[in-house]
Amino acid sequence: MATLGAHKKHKVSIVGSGNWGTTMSKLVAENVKANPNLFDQTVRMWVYEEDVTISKDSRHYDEASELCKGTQKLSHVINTVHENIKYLPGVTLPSNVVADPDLPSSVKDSTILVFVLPHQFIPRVCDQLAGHIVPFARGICCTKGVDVSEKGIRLMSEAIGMRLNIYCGALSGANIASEIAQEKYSETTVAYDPPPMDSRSPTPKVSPSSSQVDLISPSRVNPSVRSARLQPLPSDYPPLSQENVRKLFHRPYFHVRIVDDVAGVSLGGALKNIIALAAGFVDGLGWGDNAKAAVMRVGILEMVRFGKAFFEDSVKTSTFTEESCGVADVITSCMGGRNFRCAKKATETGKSIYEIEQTELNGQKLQGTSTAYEVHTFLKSKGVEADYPLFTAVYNILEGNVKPEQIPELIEPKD
Ligand SMILES: NC(=O)C1=CN([C@@H]2O[C@H](COP(=O)(O)OP(=O)(O)OC[C@H]3O[C@@H](n4cnc5c(N)ncnc54)[C@H](O)[C@@H]3O)[C@@H](O)[C@H]2O)C=CC1
Ligand SMILES: O=C(CO)COP(=O)(O)O
Repeated sequence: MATLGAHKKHKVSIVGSGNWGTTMSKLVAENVKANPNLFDQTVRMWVYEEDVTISKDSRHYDEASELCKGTQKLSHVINTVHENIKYLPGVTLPSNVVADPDLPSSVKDSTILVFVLPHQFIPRVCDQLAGHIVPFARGICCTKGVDVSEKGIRLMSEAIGMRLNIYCGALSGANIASEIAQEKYSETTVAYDPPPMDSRSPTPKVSPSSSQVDLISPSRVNPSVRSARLQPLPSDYPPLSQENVRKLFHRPYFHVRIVDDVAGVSLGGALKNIIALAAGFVDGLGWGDNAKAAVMRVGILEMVRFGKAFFEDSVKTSTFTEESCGVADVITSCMGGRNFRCAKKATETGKSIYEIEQTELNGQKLQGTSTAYEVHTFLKSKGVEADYPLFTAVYNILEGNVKPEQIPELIEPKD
């Protein structure tokens, strides 16, 4: 895509600094270096500040260093040793990743906002961001979850888009963060269907009411932003075409496929976390791979049914079956994801999964547990829990209403 006339560069901020957030900062920082004509060379990463201690067995421990005396702020440690010692230990970050604990400052002047927070924190953080972002910024949501309220269900990309009045795409795939941080080959799916004005091809549609605002085409985007009035990207920035967005994420070890289906990509990432819990429950019983495959099969069918039932205008079945964000993410998550591992351990030990999350994850957060509740609340409001027996079984196991041993009878089709 031509960048003629563009002399400004896109500044990128990563909103989040957990296991995936820090990994995302690393790969995006590598890519801005590789594309200096498109992107500003500094990537700011918002850190939810907390105190950490550098332990004596850390490679950064130095008795003489002030950094190793008592507790320190995580953001300070990241900027000093270029490692997120709490959420991504052992991985060196490029020096152009700058940790910033101040939310407004971390997004100042950024035209690209990459959201990588646990989904429960997205609404509050977006509300705090409102008024502090560049009005023509664009978002990419890497968070896996859904936002359920009395108004219904929203994708996280929609929740971000609506709260900040920006276009927000989604990135999701079979992406265990620690593998990608170690530069082991993975692939991912980016759903980015930009407003025509961003690609500068075809001719942008300008709302008759204001020459400053682009009313984006209804068929091209996820429902939340169908009627949104977006600020156009000024012409002195390089276009935010699919090609340029791909350049922000694609690495030799992280292969990106770009699609238009924001709803399919977002739902795949959210719903697979419920399936991974079910896989962990049956594995924790010692039932083996056939049992795991059975719950994965039923879960994938429920994922597709859910997308078709509630996002029928936008979701494509092929996104679930052909892209990394669908079946492939179910597989990897059911083999080694945190939801799977914690559900397995909870079943094995008889402890609650919340206790396991606290004791095993060192501050990392499960997304499947709250997603199971949110999806259940939504299905119940529609009176269709029975059509989603696996999702409903996971909710009932978490609630203590049924036991993992009952999964086979619960997911057996009832004629
Ligand atoms: N870790 C992984 O392998 C992958 C994670 N994801 C998704 O990325 C999203 C973020 O996950 P991770 O980066 O892994 O995070 P994480 O689970 O490793 O870490 C939790 C993060 O939440 C922050 N936090 C705690 N309390 C907070 C608060 N009140 N407000 C704001 N932030 C707070 C912590 O500082 C930490 O950065 C999730 O939706 C997850 O499903 C997606 C693909 C892979
Ligand atoms: O989304 C993931 C892999 O694609 C990570 O899943 P967990 O959050 O269960 O670790």
